[in-house]
Amino acid sequence: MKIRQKDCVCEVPQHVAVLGDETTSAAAPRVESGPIAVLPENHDDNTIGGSQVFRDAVIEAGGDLQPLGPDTRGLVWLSYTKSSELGEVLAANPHLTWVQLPWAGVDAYAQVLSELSRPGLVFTSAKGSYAQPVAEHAFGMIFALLRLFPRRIRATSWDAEPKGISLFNKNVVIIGAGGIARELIRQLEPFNTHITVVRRSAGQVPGAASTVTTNRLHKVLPTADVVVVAAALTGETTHLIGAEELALMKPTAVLVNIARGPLVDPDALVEALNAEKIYGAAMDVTQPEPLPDGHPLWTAKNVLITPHMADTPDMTAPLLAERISRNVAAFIAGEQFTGVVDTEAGY
Ligand SMILES: NC(=O)C1=CN([C@@H]2O[C@H](COP(=O)(O)OP(=O)(O)OC[C@H]3O[C@@H](n4cnc5c(N)ncnc54)[C@H](O)[C@@H]3O)[C@@H](O)[C@H]2O)C=CC1
Ligand SMILES: O=C(O)C(=O)CO
Repeated sequence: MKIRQKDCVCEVPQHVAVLGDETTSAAAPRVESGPIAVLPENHDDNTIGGSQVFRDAVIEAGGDLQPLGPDTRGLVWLSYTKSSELGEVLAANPHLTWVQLPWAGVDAYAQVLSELSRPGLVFTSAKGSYAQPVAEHAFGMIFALLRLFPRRIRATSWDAEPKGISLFNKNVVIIGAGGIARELIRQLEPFNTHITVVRRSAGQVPGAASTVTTNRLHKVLPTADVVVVAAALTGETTHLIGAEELALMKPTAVLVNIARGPLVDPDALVEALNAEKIYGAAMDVTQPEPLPDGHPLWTAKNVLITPHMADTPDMTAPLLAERISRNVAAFIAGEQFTGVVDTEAGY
């Protein structure tokens, strides 16, 4: 389907992603439509806007977009880092009714969201869009840790006493109930695992044996063989996994973080790994990020660190393109958006 409007031409894909119920908000508001600006057009850290797939599949913006015209109602914000610039654009354009953000996690824009959100302005993100590649990365990390791959990759001699743990039939605790968590549940299915989801709001997640709210985290951690952190970073989730939580985990349990670094207290993690309080940990995200050379986490026991590569730019470009094109179509048709950000909850 091709949709044309004064300032935009959009390809709307036939394929519709499977999304978690917190990703597609049934109560997503409708807003006043109008021309859409795509900004910033020439920033140097943007790999999405410059990619051909994005240009072909989503938007050809026409006209002079900056400064935004008084009719402009929609804004597709492509910069991952320039949140203060976004704040300036929003403050200067009180007529905007919809802003699409490029990331699944919106913690980088927390200040803008709390200070500049107002009735009639909807923010949408890429939440849920990157679920498939990120869950796949988490899946690989689980196996690597249980099979002690980080140790074997560094080894230079044969081990006469092979060790390792099978994932089959194990208890998996997933913190977060969004797109990534739901996709991971799907990918874990052949392994007959018993999955407990820990989430902020009540409600059973399909495929999980049980779903609990975050105040039950301490009850479920001692049961886990695998803990996967897949929740948004907010004031409530900062250092959700600290010394106390790591102490509650079994010495044979592994921890995987593919969400945001600050959900796990790095000092407590280094201590728990080196004291063998847990079996291993894999971090795709760290605090600080990038993790500096020489940081003690690099040399902790059975640790696997990947440089925020669960979804590479090549993987995210078509997925973001799809999210944007769906929301552009919804905006133009006055229909419900996908991935509406709850600005109070912070995700
Ligand atoms: N490593 C990477 O490359 C990537 C990391 N991410 C991170 O992963 C996070 C999750 O991504 P999606 O599932 O797509 O987002 P999502 O927005 O669909 O899910 C976020 C989930 O966080 C959970 N949550 C929020 N507050 C919580 C609390 N207090 N206790 C327990 N759970 C809580 C909610 O259950 C919610 O479903 C993102 O917010 C982002 O920070 C996302 C994509 C790629
Ligand atoms: O979309 C996000 O939140 C990411 O971290 C992408 O890597």
